[in-house]
Amino acid sequence: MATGLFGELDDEPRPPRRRAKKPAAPKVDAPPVEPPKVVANVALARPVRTEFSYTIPVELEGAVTLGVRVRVPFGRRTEVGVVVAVGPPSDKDLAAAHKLRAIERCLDTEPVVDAPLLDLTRWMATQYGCAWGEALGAILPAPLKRERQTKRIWMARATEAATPEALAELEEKSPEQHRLLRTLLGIEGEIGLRDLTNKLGLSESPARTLAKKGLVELRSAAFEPFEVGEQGRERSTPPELFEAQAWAVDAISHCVETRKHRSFLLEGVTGSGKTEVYLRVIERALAAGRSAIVLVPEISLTPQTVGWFRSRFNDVAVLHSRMTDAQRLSAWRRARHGEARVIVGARSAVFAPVVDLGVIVIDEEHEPSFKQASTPRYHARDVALERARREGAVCVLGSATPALETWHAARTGVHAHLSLPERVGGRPMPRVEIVDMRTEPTGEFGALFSRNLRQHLEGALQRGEQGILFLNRRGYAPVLWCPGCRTTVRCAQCDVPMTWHRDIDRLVCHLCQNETAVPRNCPTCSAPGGRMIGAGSERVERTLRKLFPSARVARMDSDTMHRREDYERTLSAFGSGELDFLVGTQMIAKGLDFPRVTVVGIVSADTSLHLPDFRSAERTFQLISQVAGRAGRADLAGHIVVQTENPEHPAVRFAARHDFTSFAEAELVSRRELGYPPFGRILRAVFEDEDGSKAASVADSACQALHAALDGTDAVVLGPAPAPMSLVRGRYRHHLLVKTPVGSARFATARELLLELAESTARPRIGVDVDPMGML
Ligand SMILES: Nc1ncnc2c1ncn2[C@@H]1O[C@H](COP(=O)(O)OP(=O)(O)OP(=O)(O)O)[C@@H](O)[C@H]1O
Ligand SMILES: [Zn+2]
Ligand SMILES: [Zn+2]
Repeated sequence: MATGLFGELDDEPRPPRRRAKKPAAPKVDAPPVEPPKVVANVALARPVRTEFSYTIPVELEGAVTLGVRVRVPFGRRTEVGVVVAVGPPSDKDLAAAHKLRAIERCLDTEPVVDAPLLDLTRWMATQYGCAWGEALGAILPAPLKRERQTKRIWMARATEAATPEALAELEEKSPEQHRLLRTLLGIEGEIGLRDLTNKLGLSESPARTLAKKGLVELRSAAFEPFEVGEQGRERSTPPELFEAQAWAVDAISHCVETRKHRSFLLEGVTGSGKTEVYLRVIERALAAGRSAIVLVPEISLTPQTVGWFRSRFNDVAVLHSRMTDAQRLSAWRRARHGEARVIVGARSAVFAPVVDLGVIVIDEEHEPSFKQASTPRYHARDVALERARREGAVCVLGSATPALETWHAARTGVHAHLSLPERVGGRPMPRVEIVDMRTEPTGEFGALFSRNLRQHLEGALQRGEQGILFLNRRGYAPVLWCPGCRTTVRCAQCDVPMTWHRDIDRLVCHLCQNETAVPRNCPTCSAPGGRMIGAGSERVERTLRKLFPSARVARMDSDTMHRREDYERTLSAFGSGELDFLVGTQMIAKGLDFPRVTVVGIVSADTSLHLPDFRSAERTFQLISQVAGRAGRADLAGHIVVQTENPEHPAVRFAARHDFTSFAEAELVSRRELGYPPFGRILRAVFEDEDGSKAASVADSACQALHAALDGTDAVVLGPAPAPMSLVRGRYRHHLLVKTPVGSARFATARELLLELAESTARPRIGVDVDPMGML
């Protein structure tokens, strides 16, 4: 059976699961009589930046074409890869002609990747420093990559035998089973097993064991019971456009209709009607016979969002990470055959193989989640711009708070700059009040709820309006601190304090999801009297319930929202007025459009302000603006209360005034001084190993090599240093940065040096991130 990322479709009958007999010795193919006239270059999903040459047996001539998947021998095994070139052998091939091996099988009758997408993946491989096969791996739907095509998914639920006693018994013996079962007990009904284990950072084996013990029931289901955007199918009549909208729609559609490649920044304050602009542009693209891709952050891929598209267009396909393989494959095929002309999805939908791409829209283009955190570490915005350029399409980047890279590009003419400066219907932007928490009396509720915030919440409750409370941190208290030895309780595997989750009364590590019981005495000095310091969403919820016992409150964070249904149910309850207040993490920061929300409290604006990342001010500005944008969207005026200990910080001050331009201008001045994006480019390498000194010493020699290659040039090497997250899951992490001006040839020099080092080093593991979005 073939292995490797590209696997094979198993629509074909599969042999019984028995290990094939190993050949006695590695088989060397007999040398061909004469050198081949034609060879195929095959990209394999291995972390080596090279493709492999194979001869094409007579019976496969004609079948082996660009973009088809083939099975090839590799070492002692076989692998599945994609044919990326067919042509005369290179000199290198000829020199080793007797060693060339033949393609074993061709898996497709038509290419799975067409020529433009093939080219795009090659561009990605160069741009982000990965193997071509790895880039191809990012664009093919999972079923085309996996060895086995899982058409069914497992649903899990706790059985009646899962009593509190049974749970308690697991606590000591098997923490993983305990964690899984406890979570299941907190879920009404069943949940997709893969979603759950992914979230808890577990393999499937604890679930299997629990099933054997009869504590968990696993049921194989054909489809996930819930499909995004099934609601909202009824047609809606489009509203009359406002002038600024109409202007934007015309400018963009004109390019789509005349097949002129162009990119646009659509900068529009929250509630200014950007979505309506996208819808009209897509309508005109469809009328011109072209297709559209809309990218939204995964978290905003809600039925409400998808519904807007489904209510206007017939042929919408949705792509998101929680679909079953079969659903993804079907959406992908519908796109490829021109049956779906509008694709709405998260990051990877940028690769949807639509017919005649006319426009790619990226909503909330500033969102960091558009950058993939694992290989290939691509940024969907950059890929979208590149793809649009190659395919003669238009790219629309929409945001109320554009990434500074995007905004700067628009200012310098790279993107056309369109703006929607006002809310729909001339509604005022909500009033933002900054509360200095350092001067707020700390009473019973003071540390979390200022007097001002309490008043507004009270008012809203009395008037039958609604409120949203945001805190970008889950759990009850982020730190358990011992006054005796002045230490905090930290995860054994990671260098971070553990968070107290009061609902389950356990300490949880937010990096590795490990949990422990809350120690009675300090693990370091054995003194009693540890203090729970700080606040997370759980604490906000509990305090809010104490403050307003009559209020109907729900909390939305990843601890309470296990399934998409949970999320949908809570949002729809909020929408229909069954709830007064919603407390949540970034899960509630985006896209929610509820007319009765008149108060929004940002419990602490400081959580992202002091992260060791040059983008921390930008992130804070974005978060405040996004959350603030949830209020006063209809006829009722909105109040925003921003609580902070840094009231003078520019990100806070400018966000309070809804003044993105001034913020961006000020921030760009410092970015220019420091040579950070958009004026400079950054390369980051992370060295990870269980042996900290090994990670440190290789990081050190990498730095020396970089200095040797770059000293006296315009490139700056920073580090090595322990990464801000210096220990994760038992691996020590060191990092270094290279900074060059945009356009410097040294960027490629440094990238190449680091990639070669990464390829030739087994330990430590070296991850090279081009244009990183995170510095932790
Ligand atoms: N031309 C219009 N006439 C009347 N209502 C409109 C018009 N355009 C948009 N709206 C309505 O205004 C509200 C806000 O629009 P929309 O959600 O598109 O704003 P947005 O800029 O995408 O906001 P956000 O960035 O906060 O998500 C929506 O309820 C939408 O239906
Ligand atoms: Zn102590
Ligand atoms: Zn941990």
